[in-house]
Amino acid sequence: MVLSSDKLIQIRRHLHQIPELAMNEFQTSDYLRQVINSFSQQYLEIGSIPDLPTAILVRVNGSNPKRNIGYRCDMDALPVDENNGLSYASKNPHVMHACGHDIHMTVALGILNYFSEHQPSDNLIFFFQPAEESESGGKVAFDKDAFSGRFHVDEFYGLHDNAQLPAGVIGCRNGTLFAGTTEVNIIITGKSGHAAYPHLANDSIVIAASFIQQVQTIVSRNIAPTKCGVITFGKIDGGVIRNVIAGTTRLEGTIRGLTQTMIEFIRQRITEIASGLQKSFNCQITVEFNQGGYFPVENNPQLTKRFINFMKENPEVTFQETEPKMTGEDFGYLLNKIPGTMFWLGVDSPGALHSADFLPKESAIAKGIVAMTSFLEYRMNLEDEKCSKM
Ligand SMILES: CC(=O)N[C@@H](CCC[C@H](N)C(=O)O)C(=O)O
Repeated sequence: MVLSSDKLIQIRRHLHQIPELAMNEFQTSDYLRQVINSFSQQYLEIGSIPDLPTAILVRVNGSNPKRNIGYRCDMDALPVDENNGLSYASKNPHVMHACGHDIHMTVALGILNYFSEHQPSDNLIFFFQPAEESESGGKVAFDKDAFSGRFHVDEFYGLHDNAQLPAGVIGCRNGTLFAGTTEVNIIITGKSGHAAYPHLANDSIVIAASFIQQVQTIVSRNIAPTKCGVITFGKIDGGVIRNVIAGTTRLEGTIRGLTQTMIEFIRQRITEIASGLQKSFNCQITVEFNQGGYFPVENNPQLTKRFINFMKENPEVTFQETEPKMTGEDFGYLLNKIPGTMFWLGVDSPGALHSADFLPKESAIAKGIVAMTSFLEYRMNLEDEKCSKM
């Protein structure tokens, strides 16, 4: 049975109420399996990935397969307190689908549902991926050889919702769509002491203040104004009480660049600044970097040109060419290994992604499904060779 728009919205609202953090998407995964099991099983094979228990792979067997086409969606949510007053608000305290992965999953289910009823000519591989916001579920899956054998993927597609685009609009560009990111932790160890005797201590908060100031000059003074780089420290944790000098301060941040070279340059400058401060303040500074799978999302030129042309010419789709964004996505890792295209689905939200008032318009779901099912039908009818990576 093909799912109606109302049923899809009901599914999305259920997913919205059970958001879970990266690698803990157990309720979500159970519910997705329940929905997938309710589809016609004639062409479907459902698989799992060892040691990645919440991941789901579904193969739709094609009638005359020339290639295996992958479609990926992400499943995890964020530690955000929802503030939308919705009747279907999150039931999991302090966790919210504030990045729209509930929309992503519903669109994926809609496409899968369609092809469970209308056998595709190529094989389709659906990947319901845990852990996009952190812990790089896509990379973990790839490194565990998930996309081999029955679930081999020749080319991959995936979408992310976009709060600024009108609901249902498809956005894309050739080249880099999302930045690469790297998580960075700085641990500054000075010496604690009485607030009244600063000369006998080594204040890690003062060193942290200096570090933050200096690091902000990397983008403003070391990077050409025409190039893009971002350094944000979103968390700082130091000290215990007002009248004790803090012996240790920890900073947590994220670095972003549109190329891997830019990310590596920023990493190098952060390391140099930390090493300089270590000497000038006679303290210990540990710098930790973790890129995981958050490579820049680089769309394959050949596949993406075709994707964009199709979307521009399809009367059922409103298409908009977009600029690169400094948000990250671990689909970048999969596109670094397997050619493909990531694109935007407009959801026209008053609140930004990752905010407590993120409120995507549900009318985007049906439009996303129509755009992608019609693209896949068109793509499968092309006789060309498989596209190799680069
Ligand atoms: C779409 C989106 O918001 N993605 C996240 C990806 C997080 C990457 C990693 N945990 C980091 O913080 O560097 C984003 O924050 O852009």
